[in-house]
Amino acid sequence: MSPNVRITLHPSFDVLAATTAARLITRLLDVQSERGEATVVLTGGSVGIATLRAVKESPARLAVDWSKVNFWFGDERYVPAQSPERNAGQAASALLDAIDVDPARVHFMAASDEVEDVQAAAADYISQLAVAALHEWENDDDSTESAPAVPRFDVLLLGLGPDAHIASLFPEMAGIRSLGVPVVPVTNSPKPPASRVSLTLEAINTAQEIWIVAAGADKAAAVGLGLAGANPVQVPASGAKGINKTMWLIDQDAAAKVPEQLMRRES
Ligand SMILES: O=C(O)[C@H](O)[C@@H](O)[C@H](O)[C@H](O)COP(=O)(O)O
Repeated sequence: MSPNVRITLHPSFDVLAATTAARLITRLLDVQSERGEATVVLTGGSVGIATLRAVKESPARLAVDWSKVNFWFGDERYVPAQSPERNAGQAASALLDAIDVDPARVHFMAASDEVEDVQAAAADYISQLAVAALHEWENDDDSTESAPAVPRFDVLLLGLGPDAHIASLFPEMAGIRSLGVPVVPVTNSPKPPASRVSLTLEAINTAQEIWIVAAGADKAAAVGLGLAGANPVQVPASGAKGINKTMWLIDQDAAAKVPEQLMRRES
């Protein structure tokens, strides 16, 4: 396993969410002290949203200057804006509505009642990302010769499906195979709803740190395969590799198929 991949085991779902929230607050603080701002990519799913709720409940949240945090989404369900299925709405009620965010720094993927079709929603996010990346590039002294497709992601959260999907990239489907684009429309998601918008693996892997969060026995096989270095087309989670670090933050039920020698315990 590559040196910058770390697996941390937690005794329960709640401890996993609370610890991931504490990690996130600390990471955002550290990045803000270095760079003045920080960027996190949020995920849908039970652990991702529970983590945001745990941030809201943590007194330490008050240490973060939320007005200098940029929020993006790894994927979104292409449903009406007010649908309870929207990751954006779940993130807003779990955390975003309770902290002093700068609305200009919160980047939602378009809803089905905001744009013509899911392809337009994907195109809209590609341009949102490009605008942010260009702004960063213009303000960065040692920038590369041209602006990248996506801005800097300091922490990118990913939930994990039982089939080892991440974001809305599912095994063997077009999304996980996509190259050369940062965002794809999904029209046949095996996880309802069928229509979604997702970052691609290429975009995900531009993140400084990727944190894969998973809980429950139904995720054990996906965790085991993801860590075994399987082909990302069959096991999308195995393709997630942060530039500096990839963390697998899991509870003990999801760890059932992880070799003991790979484990680091937060007990
Ligand atoms: O929008 C989504 O559905 C998510 O982004 C998806 O990738 C999710 O994170 C996993 O399916 C895990 O979800 P659970 O933790 O609820 O199983």
